[in-house]
Amino acid sequence: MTQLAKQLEEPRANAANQAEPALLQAQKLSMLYAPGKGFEDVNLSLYPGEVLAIVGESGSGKTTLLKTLSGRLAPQTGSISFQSDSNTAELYKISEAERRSLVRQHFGIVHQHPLDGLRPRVSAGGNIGERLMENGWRNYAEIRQQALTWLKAVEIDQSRIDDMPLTFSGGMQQRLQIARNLVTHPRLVFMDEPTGGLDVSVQARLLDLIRNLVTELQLAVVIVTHDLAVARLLAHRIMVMKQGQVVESGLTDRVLDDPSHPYTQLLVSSVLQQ
Ligand SMILES: Nc1ncnc2c1ncn2[C@@H]1O[C@H](COP(=O)(O)OP(=O)(O)OP(=O)(O)O)[C@@H](O)[C@H]1O
Repeated sequence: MTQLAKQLEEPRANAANQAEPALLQAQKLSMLYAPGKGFEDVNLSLYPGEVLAIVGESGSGKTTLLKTLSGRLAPQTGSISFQSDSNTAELYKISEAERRSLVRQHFGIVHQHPLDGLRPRVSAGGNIGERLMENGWRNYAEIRQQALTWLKAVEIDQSRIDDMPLTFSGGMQQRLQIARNLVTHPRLVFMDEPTGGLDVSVQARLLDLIRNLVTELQLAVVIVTHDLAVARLLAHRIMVMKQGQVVESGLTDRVLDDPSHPYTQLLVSSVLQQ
């Protein structure tokens, strides 16, 4: 049995806390570059500790939706509200400076290509520490200590703290990007194909790490993936997109074991045939 197959046999750990108010709520959200290119009429609620996977074929609008949900691309219509502490902020009604500050404080964004989310000319420790400084940390010794702690948490040898990310393997770069994002304890993390482009064994290790961190830190996550095995492993709920439309959504096991939309049935059966 492969490592990934073994992981798939283990239950997803943390349960979403739907007794609390939704962390993120999107209503009637649309952003189309051209007809069928982007996404249309998306509604979703994400609760603390919940992992939502957005799946669908290439070009179905997953990344565009993730960018909008994470405060980086204004929608043409609709609204997104984010609940932070006791405040609710409408993501695209506040000023750009307020939105940037909210994103910096409360969101993590993990890009598919790690170098898109890292500063290549800054050391590994600097990449982690920079996020703390952006959030007001000033004590160098404490920042370095946090960097060491997080290198260990993402299974990077602490002796690499002063090395540049370009000297790391792809898997290590991705783990460093995750550390840079989680060091500030965001409530919500957006991930775009975080295991894409990595070898299968590196993928399995990274998925295991992500799953453990999500559970330990009770993170809410929106993850874009075209890989149903990744969605099965990590997500409580799945949203299936086709040509910019959400064609089906629901609990992961229900959607994957008993898909109701023909497109989801096709996706699931094509994986089974591989
Ligand atoms: N900046 C842009 N300007 C114009 N069209 C765009 C832009 N970004 C994306 N698109 C188009 O919008 C559609 C949706 O793209 P998007 O990247 O959201 O899809 P995706 O589901 O994430 O695909 P993939 O899995 O290949 O990354 C595609 O047809 C894409 O070519």
